[in-house]
Amino acid sequence: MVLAMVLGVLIFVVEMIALLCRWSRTKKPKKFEQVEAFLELHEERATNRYKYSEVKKMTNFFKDKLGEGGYGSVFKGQLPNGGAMVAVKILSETKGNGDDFINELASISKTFHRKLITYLGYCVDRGRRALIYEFMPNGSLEKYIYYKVSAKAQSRLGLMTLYNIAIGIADGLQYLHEGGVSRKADVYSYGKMLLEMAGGRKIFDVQTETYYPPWIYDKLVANENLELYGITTPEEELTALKMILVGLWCIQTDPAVRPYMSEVVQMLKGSLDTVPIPPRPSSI
Ligand SMILES: Nc1ncnc2c1ncn2[C@@H]1O[C@H](COP(=O)(O)OP(=O)(O)OP(=O)(O)O)[C@@H](O)[C@H]1O
Repeated sequence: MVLAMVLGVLIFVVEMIALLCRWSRTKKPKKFEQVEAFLELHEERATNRYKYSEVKKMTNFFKDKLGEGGYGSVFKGQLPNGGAMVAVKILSETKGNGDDFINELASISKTFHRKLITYLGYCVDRGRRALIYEFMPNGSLEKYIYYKVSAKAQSRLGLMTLYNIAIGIADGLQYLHEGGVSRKADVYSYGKMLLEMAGGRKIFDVQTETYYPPWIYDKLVANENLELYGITTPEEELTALKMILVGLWCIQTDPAVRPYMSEVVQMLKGSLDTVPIPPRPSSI
């Protein structure tokens, strides 16, 4: 009886030790250790992985800030040994977690499209994370869209150039959507950009408190003057009209009504009379 009890306690203790050992093996490492572990599993990436000290060097200690986005600051840099000029996005420590970064890295490194900025490398060094892209010397498209009413010199590009850029962006987005990126939200943002490109103005004019979509829609269906900027040829006028119609489809409140990016590309590349008139957009 006593022997059976001692044996029972012994078995219990051994089971507890085994359980503890298993638990310590499966215990999750800290976030950045998880990221490191993931990266070690994907050694083919080692060629474009940089240490934080290298990132500091390539950006000349973050001397030239190009801009700021939702995920951190972007700095101008150059790859080691007189390599390519790059844009280095330093991800802010507070935004996102290790999983987001791994997912981002996994999808970015698989993407390659002539209309998308080339991804060149990354840095994961302790808690520090950065993404490295080819440098775009002309900066953001924003500089080239808007018509400045009271300025003599305009930085706005010609309508046909903007139209070709819009098709290029749509091609790039369509490619990304095939990879499973959230589609309809992207389509909305794209539509907003398309309207701003065609109209040469912000979608919401703070001075006159005018929301462009219903304003332009009403003019369009009433066949009134669309007050477009810098239009010199009938081809430009028809193209602007097409961009506006497609833009109005994309910004529909109901995501189910918005077209897929593939349809956007088709409408933009096709003739104006194949683009139906969308429902009237809601007033904000
Ligand atoms: N490859 C690049 N070449 C040159 N400048 C760049 C490059 N990438 C980003 N920039 C500059 O840095 C700014 C911030 O870029 P970032 O990609 O972080 O954010 P975003 O695209 O503006 O917004 P979000 O973070 O919401 O995507 C851009 O507006 C641009 O001026």
